[in-house]
Amino acid sequence: MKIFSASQIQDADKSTIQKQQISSEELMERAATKLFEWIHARLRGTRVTLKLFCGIGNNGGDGLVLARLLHEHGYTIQVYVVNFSEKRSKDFLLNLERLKSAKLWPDFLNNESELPPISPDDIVIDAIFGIGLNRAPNTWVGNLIMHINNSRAFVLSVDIPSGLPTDKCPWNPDYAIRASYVLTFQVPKLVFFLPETGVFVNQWELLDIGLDPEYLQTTETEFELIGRPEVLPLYRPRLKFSHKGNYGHAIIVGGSYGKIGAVQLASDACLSSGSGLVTAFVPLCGYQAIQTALPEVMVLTDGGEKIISKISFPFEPTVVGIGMGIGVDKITANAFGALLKSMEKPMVIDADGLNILAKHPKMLKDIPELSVLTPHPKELERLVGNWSDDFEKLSKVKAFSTHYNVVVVIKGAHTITVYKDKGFVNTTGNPGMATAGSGDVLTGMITGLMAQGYTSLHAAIFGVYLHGLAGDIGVSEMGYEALKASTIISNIGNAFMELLRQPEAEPQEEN
Ligand SMILES: NC(=O)C1=CN([C@@H]2O[C@H](COP(=O)(O)OP(=O)(O)OC[C@H]3O[C@@H](n4cnc5c(N)ncnc54)[C@H](OP(=O)(O)O)[C@@H]3O)[C@@H](O)[C@H]2O)[C@H](O)CC1
Ligand SMILES: [K+]
Repeated sequence: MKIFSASQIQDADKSTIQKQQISSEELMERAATKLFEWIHARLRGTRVTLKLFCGIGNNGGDGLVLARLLHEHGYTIQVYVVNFSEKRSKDFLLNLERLKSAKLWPDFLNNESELPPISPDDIVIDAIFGIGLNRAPNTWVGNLIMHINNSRAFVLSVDIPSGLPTDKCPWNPDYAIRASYVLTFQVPKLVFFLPETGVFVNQWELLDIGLDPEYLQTTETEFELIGRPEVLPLYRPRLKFSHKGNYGHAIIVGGSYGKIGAVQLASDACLSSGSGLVTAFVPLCGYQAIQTALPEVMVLTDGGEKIISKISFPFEPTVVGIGMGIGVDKITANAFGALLKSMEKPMVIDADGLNILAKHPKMLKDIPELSVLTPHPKELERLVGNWSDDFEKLSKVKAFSTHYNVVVVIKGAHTITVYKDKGFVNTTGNPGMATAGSGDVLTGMITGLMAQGYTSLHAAIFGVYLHGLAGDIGVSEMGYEALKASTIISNIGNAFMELLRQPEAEPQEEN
């Protein structure tokens, strides 16, 4: 699903009004009716007080229409107009008049007003600012936002939490609503998924308001949300008359004394993701451990006892995944650098492989094109330098990806795969996966997919999604804390099956 910027949504708005020959006021009515239906389906007339805080633009206008509909259906409501500007929108004014005609008199709040009482039992509807926010809220509006955040009431934000801009980090994080739930119109917003801004959104849901489908389909976006519908077409089915040679031979290179488990996890994940053959390349000390733990995996050893000192293969692998547990010793770094120079096919580089690159930036130019790099935030910082906020981080990664022609997987709650100017935001995964070895499993999975012929970008997007799904299945069986990297591996098969599961048929009515 595409993630549109604020200005693109405004264009979609205009295109809808023009093509569907409706007025902006009708579009507002449509949007607010969707809000109302969502709320009414859940509250079903429950006796609870809804306090609607409405700005003076179209987000506030949505709030006013919602207030009228709630009132017409017998809900107890209190409407506050947050009078932050004289420039009231046309549709706000129209709906203010309609509210008054329905004998509903909002309280007008300004910089001299006392903060209105909000009980933890109230439901707050936050319609102060929408996607039109373009500067920091001033102090009294900020204080009102903090008051709502401190109220412990359930806060339902219309379109986007007020004070949170659509395409950047908030100027003042205290002046942004921390929404319990966001009902957002038509398309998800990027800020819902970034570590710094996602904290303002506990849960979100899309409301389809029928924006111009042609505009939405034909407009290119910088970011895409990756769910099942996006991943399913990437799947490469296995053929009946195929054999293991059709699915590639991957080599997993890594490990050092005390860190052989990382290679074991990656190799296991690589095989479980469908690679035809997997060979682990480890220092001598890792030979027995891997041979014992993974009978299906072949093992090649380096001359070094405890660390990798020279990397060479007696055959040409389909793909190499490298870096987990490998350490950053100078000898290993030299071996790694020599391998980079000799490789032409895309590789997968993780963990200490990335740390070696950060320590020896001259090696960056030798990374084979279309390789996949899988840094966690600290490794990423070592690689691209620090950033002032999540948006700067994204633009630095895009520049890095473009410059070296590599795919970068920014690991996090919503892992983002970046290739050149485009980012793919993952939707699976959970906090239980923040555990030792989880990254080694991901590297193994991406390598395993590339071995089978998935392109680097597809392997990264698909692998990240599947890894998260395997973790979600694991958590559903054992909870967050007990989830281990090996649990993720044992659920890779279930994740494939869940992905490929046919949607359940509608129950047939009996005659
Ligand atoms: N296509 C859709 O999805 C639809 C969305 N709708 C709703 O409309 C809002 C967007 O409404 P808009 O009027 O463009 O903007 P806001 O309501 O967010 O803000 C109103 C104006 O406030 C000014 N502004 C911005 N930041 C500040 C600030 N910090 N302090 C004071 N004033 C501020 C700004 O105007 P300026 O000219 O002063 O810059 C804003 O324009 C969307 O979120 C939906 O809720 C439609 O109802 C249906 C279609
Ligand atoms: K809002």
